[in-house]
Amino acid sequence: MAGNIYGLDLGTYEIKVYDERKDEIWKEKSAIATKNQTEIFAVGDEAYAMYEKAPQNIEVLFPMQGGVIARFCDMQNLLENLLRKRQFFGSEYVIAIPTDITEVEKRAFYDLVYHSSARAKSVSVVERGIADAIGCKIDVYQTGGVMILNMGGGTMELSVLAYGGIVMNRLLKFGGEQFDQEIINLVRRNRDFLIGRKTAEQLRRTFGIFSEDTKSKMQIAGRNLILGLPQRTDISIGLVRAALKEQMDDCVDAIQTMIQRIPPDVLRELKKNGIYLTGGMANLRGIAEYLEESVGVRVSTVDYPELCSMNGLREIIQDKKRYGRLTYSMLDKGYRWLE
Ligand SMILES: Nc1ncnc2c1ncn2[C@@H]1O[C@H](COP(=O)(O)OP(=O)(O)OP(=O)(O)O)[C@@H](O)[C@H]1O
Repeated sequence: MAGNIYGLDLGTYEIKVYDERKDEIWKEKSAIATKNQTEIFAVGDEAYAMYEKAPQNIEVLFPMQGGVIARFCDMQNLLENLLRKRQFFGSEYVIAIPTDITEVEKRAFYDLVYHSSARAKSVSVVERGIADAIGCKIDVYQTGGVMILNMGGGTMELSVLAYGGIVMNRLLKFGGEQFDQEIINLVRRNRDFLIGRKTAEQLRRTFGIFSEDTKSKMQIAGRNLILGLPQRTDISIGLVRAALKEQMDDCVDAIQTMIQRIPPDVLRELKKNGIYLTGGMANLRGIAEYLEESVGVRVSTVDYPELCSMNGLREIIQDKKRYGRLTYSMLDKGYRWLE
C-alpha cells in the first residue's frame, strides 16, 4: 500500500496529527514515560495520566519545551510510538513549525521525522501562523493584514500576515504551563498549600477568570505544608485571577508593542480584519473580549481553537495546488548550509 500523508503539529502540551487517508485529526499529550531510564513504558495520553502519580522508577518526561524540541531522542521515540499504530512507512509529512526560532531549532523538527524509523518519502514544513490563518478560513493570499495569536501550552505566538507571507512574528516562551506554575506558586505562598500541575490546570479551566465573578470557589486536594498532611481546601477565583494577571499583562504588552511596529498600510488592514485567537488557551471564557478591550482591536476566536493549525494543515495537504508554495523542504537551497 502506498504511503499516506500526515500533517503534524508538535505542541508543548499536545501532539496533533492529521491523517490524510482517513481524513481525521487526532491528538495525544506530548509526554513519554520511561522505566528505569532505559525502557519506554507509556506514551501520549497514557504517559500523561501517570504524571504526578507514577512510582519512583518511572519518569514522565515532556520532550517539547517552549515550542521547540528539548529532548530530541525522547521526542522521536514518542512520535514513532504514536504513529506506529498507523501506516506510517514511506509517507509524506507536512509539519507546522513556529517562525521565531533559530534555524537549528527548525531543522530539528525536520530531522526528527526525516531521520526516524518512518523512512519518510518527503518532509516539508509550513510556518504555524500560516497554517493557523488557513484554519481560521482567512484567504492568506488576498488579505492585506491580519494578526494571529496562537495561545498554546508552552508558547504564545504572534504573527502578522499579509499577501501570503509573515510580515512580523514573535514567540513568547510562556503559555498554559507557565500560567499553571504561577497558580501553584501563589497557592503555596498564600495558603501554605501544595497542589500539582493538573489541579492548577483544572482551576484555570474551570473558573471564568475574565468574568465579573468574585465569589466562586472550588474545592481541591493537595498537601498542607504546615501540617504535612493531605487535605482538601477551597480556592477562590480571586486567587487564580491574581496568579494569571502578570502573564496576561505581558501578553497584552507584546500585542501592543507589535502593533506599534507594524508598517502603516498593513496596520490599516489589520484594524479592519482584527486579531484571531487560536491554540488551546483561546478556550478560556471571555479571553477574546478581555484582549479586545485591552488592545482596542477586534479579537475573534474560532471553534476548537486548539485544532486550528491542524485544520489549516488539512487544507494545505488536500489542496496542494493552491497552498503547496507555502510549504518548503529544509533541503531547499537556503537550508543546505546546515547539512
Ligand atoms: N477548554 C479549555 N480551557 C482552558 N484552557 C484550555 C482548554 N483546552 C485546552 N486548554 C489549554 O490549552 C493549552 C494547550 O493548547 P495547545 O494544544 O494549543 O498547545 P500546544 O500546541 O501543545 O503548545 P504550544 O503551541 O505552546 O507548543 C494547555 O495549557 C491547556 O490547559
